[in-house]
Amino acid sequence: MNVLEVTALNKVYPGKVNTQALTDIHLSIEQGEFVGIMGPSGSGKTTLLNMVSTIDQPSSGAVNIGGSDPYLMNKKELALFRRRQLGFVFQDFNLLETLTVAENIVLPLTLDNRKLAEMDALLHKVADRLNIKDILNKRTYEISGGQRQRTAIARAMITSPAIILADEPTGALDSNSSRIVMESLEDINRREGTTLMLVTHDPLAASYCNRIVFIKDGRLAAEIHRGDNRQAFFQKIIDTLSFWGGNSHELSSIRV
Ligand SMILES: Nc1ncnc2c1ncn2[C@@H]1O[C@H](COP(=O)(O)OP(=O)(O)OP(=O)(O)O)[C@@H](O)[C@H]1O
Repeated sequence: MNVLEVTALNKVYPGKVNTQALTDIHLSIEQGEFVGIMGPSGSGKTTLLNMVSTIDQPSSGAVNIGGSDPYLMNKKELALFRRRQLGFVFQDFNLLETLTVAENIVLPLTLDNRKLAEMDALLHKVADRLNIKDILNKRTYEISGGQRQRTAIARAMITSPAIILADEPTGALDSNSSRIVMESLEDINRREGTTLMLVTHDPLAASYCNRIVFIKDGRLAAEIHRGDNRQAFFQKIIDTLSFWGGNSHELSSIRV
């Protein structure tokens, strides 16, 4: 079953000179897939993520998530849809500093007026999965970047959304924390069947995905699949980036 279907999507940013950011994008993501979006700077990755996450509107074409078209919803329906069906993970975590780790994680459930006992059970389940049980009572400024991102992932998955959308989730992390965060995403994908779409510049982060879609000048340019061997996939990502453009030249000596 497809969780996400993007059909004939175009996005033009109007201005003195119009910018055609996306042209005729067709993309399907199946339930349980972990898909990476890569491409050179300015190729349209964030624009695509913004269309899927309903942050911005397509100029033409359709987006369907879990059988619904978010662009046909009114404001109230869309707010509910985003809270229940979409999970968000950002480069800069977007956690509230005045709240504890636990309070940040249950925030989407609090907004949905869920029962305390139910929230508590779900909190402990996701905290256990992301290995952050020991820091639940800490404030977000008392924990490391990697722990912050795992908190953000716990918050994104606590509603069991149709899809989690991650924008450069390792962009603010050192290589060790990046690895732990990507292993966490891989783990929730494998064990919980969570569907994930991730935009990244980082070939190492991308090597945890099952499939990578490359965008160039607003068009889909290539697609590669992981198979069993992550090291081999990493090399394939580097090769594809150097063919289609990207920052592979800086990263070819990185250890996987
Ligand atoms: N709000 C906007 N108004 C006008 N043009 C925009 C806007 N946002 C993006 N663009 C343009 O659309 C194109 C795609 O931009 P986008 O941010 O999607 O690329 P990207 O692949 O995410 O880049 P990066 O890797 O640098 O984040 C670029 O030419 C960019 O300048």
